Amino acid sequence: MKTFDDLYAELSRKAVERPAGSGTVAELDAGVHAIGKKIVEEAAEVWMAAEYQSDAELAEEISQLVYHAQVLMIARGLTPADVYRYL
Ligand SMILES: N=c1c2ncn([C@@H]3O[C@H](COP(=O)(O)OP(=O)(O)OP(=O)(O)O)[C@@H](O)[C@H]3O)c2ncn1[C@@H]1O[C@H](COP(=O)(O)O)[C@@H](O)[C@H]1O
Repeated sequence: MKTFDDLYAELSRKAVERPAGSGTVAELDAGVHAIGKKIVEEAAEVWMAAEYQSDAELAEEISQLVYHAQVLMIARGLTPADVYRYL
C-alpha cells in the first residue's frame, strides 16, 4: 500500500525524470494556478462524496485531493517535512 511519503517520492522522481505520458509532469507544466483549480475541484468532489456517495468513493476522492496537493507541494518546492511541522 502506497503511503503519503511513497507518493511524494514517486512524484518527485517524475518531476525530475519527466517520463512521457506522465499526468504529473503535465500538471506541473500547467503551473500553480491550474493545480490550485484542480485542488478546489477535488475538494468539492470530496465534500459531495461525503454527503452522497459510498465510503469507497469518498476514499477515492480523498486520494485524488492528496495527489493534487502533493503536485502543488512539488510545484512550490515544499517537502512533506514542511507540512508535518504544522501537524
Ligand atoms: N494518485 C494519482 C492521482 N489521483 C488523481 N490523479 C489525476 O487526477 C485526475 C482526477 O481528477 P478529475 O476528477 O478531474 O479527473 P477526470 O479525468 O476529470 O475524471 P475522474 O477521474 O474523476 O473520473 C485523474 O484523472 C488523474 O489524472 C492522479 N494521477 C496520478 N496519481 C498517481 O501518481 C503517480 C504518477 O502518475 P503519472 O504522473 O500520471 O505517471 C501514479 O502512482 C499514479 O497512480
